[in-house]
Amino acid sequence: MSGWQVVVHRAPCTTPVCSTSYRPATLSERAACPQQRQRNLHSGLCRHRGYAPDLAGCGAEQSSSSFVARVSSLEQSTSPSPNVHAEGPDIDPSTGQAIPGKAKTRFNIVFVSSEVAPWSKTGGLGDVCGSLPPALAARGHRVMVIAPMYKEYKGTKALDLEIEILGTPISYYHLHERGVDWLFVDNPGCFQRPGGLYGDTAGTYGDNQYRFALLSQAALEAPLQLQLPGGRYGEDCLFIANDWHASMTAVYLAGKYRPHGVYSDARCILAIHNLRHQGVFPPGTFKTLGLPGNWYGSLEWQYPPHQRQGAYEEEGRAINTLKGGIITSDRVCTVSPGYAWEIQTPEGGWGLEGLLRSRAYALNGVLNGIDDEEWNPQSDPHIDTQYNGSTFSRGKAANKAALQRELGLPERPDVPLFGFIGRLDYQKGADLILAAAPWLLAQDVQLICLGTGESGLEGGMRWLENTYPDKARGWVGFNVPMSHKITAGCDLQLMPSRFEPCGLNQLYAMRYGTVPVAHATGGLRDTVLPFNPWDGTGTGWTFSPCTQEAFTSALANALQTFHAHPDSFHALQQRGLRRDSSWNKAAAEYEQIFEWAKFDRPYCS
Ligand SMILES: Nc1ncnc2c1ncn2[C@@H]1O[C@H](COP(=O)(O)OP(=O)(O)O[C@H]2O[C@H](CO)[C@@H](O)[C@H](O)[C@H]2O)[C@@H](O)[C@H]1O
Repeated sequence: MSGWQVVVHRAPCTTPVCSTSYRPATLSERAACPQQRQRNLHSGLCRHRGYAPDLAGCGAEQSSSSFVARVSSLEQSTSPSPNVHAEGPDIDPSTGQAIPGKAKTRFNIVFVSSEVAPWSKTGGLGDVCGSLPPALAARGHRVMVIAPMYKEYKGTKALDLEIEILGTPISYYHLHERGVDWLFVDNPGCFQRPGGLYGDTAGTYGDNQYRFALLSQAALEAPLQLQLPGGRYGEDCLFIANDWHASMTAVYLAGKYRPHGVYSDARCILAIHNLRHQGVFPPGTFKTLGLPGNWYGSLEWQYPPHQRQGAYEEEGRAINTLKGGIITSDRVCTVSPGYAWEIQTPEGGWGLEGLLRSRAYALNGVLNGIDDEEWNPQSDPHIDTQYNGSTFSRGKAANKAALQRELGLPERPDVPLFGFIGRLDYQKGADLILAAAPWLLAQDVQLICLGTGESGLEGGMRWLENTYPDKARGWVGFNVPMSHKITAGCDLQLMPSRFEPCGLNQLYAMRYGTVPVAHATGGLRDTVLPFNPWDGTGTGWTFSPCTQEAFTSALANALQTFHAHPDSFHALQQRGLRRDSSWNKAAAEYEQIFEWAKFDRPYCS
């Protein structure tokens, strides 16, 4: 592959000079250093490679005469950088230890995502980008989230800046809430459309590659250019680029900014929520991305003959946006340890397993948490009766009855009520539920499905409801209040996903005392502990392999326990309810990854 350069990963420097506390050297310090002038090698781990002892704290100095003209405004800035390192870490002076719940080292973090709840959401990506940033902010980091402005969002304020990116003007809208700077990139032609986020009834939008390249570059300009209430974020940032839509953030950082000495101290972490979607486009589209020509190789992807499905691939050649993110980001992380392992195998790698294996040393899996405010049975405004551990039985029964009533099912407390919420596609295994329906609904059970997606499976939902009118409902659509009601009202939650990077619905279900029945894959295997009747452990039923027989067998076990061992079933519910799914643990793990990312030299420069 030509046109891109990979800096070979090196083990951390262990010389004594590096063992004291260091901060990144400022640009003026670097310019003043004779070694820098001679060798321009200033991006390493010890003092003479761009680090300086952290005596005075890292502050204002963000000036250099070597910047490209486009960011000259940054050079001239005399106001102190808002870099939160200046405040120092939250250390308890009496113990010398980090204060619990607070970060040891604080970072300027910039999330880049195509969706962010509650403003835009088609699935779990929106949930995570709407809830992890506030958790990190609460730990002391300065956090910005950048997403497209798909429509006008109430409460946001237009910032006084319009810049041109990829030949089109963009502007930013801002809102500071829950400790986070939420920024929305506006370009009416690109993002504000009558259809959905990624497409409409005619299919996916033809210019999605351009739309999200625009988002990625707008994200890189934001810390440099936006004067926010706390000041500019400046160059010392950690970008978290989520999925293929934001992968160009890593490519632009390496190909357009670092070569000019901009963002030398910044790092980019690629967060993979779903490897199946890679952002694949025809090779000819490269010229619309505004990258130097010799960077074509960073995005080029050659499909082997048996994988050439896209009509646009000329002899199997394509641009693969996610691949570009994998090879240019400083680290890669995904949303569960199980999935981090699976994506390195031919079964779970969707063709990228070799590349991911080559970056195994920089690849981590961190289990998602959940938004404790939105998904809390004690305060959920969508459900009929709020409840907690001690009012569980009464609350659960009331929500079950309300759900049955609302959907016109017989109001029976004794019947096991199964639920399913999710995209109707290959991943989520809704077809397995439809195939199991004749057996399952021959028992005395009720089933409620909520989902939208492939038209064949949407038809299957209608078939389900028409065939079993007194036992099943198949709601085709995206309805957040109904998803809460199903989570609170059902006894059991079905998750026969063929693969599942993490999965949020099982976490929500357990939080509401609803017992998951899940395929043991990815994050489902990491979070749903199989029920063991002998020692009274576990939080649900898991099955493997992902076959009709294994799924049916797990359902039979669940039914048997529900009917014959109500105490065991109740204990299962309680264990799920007590499981800690908050973001705090995950946030601390992310911080470790941030530290590793900052400690290493940029991977690609
Ligand atoms: N019809 C409908 N109506 C209302 N709400 C609906 C809905 N269909 C889905 N939802 C909601 O959308 C979210 C889906 O979460 P998942 O974890 O299943 O995510 P998804 O597969 O999209 O995301 C990817 O990213 C997430 C986040 O990292 C990973 O957990 C996951 O494994 C990976 O595939 C949940 O909040 C769910 O309630």
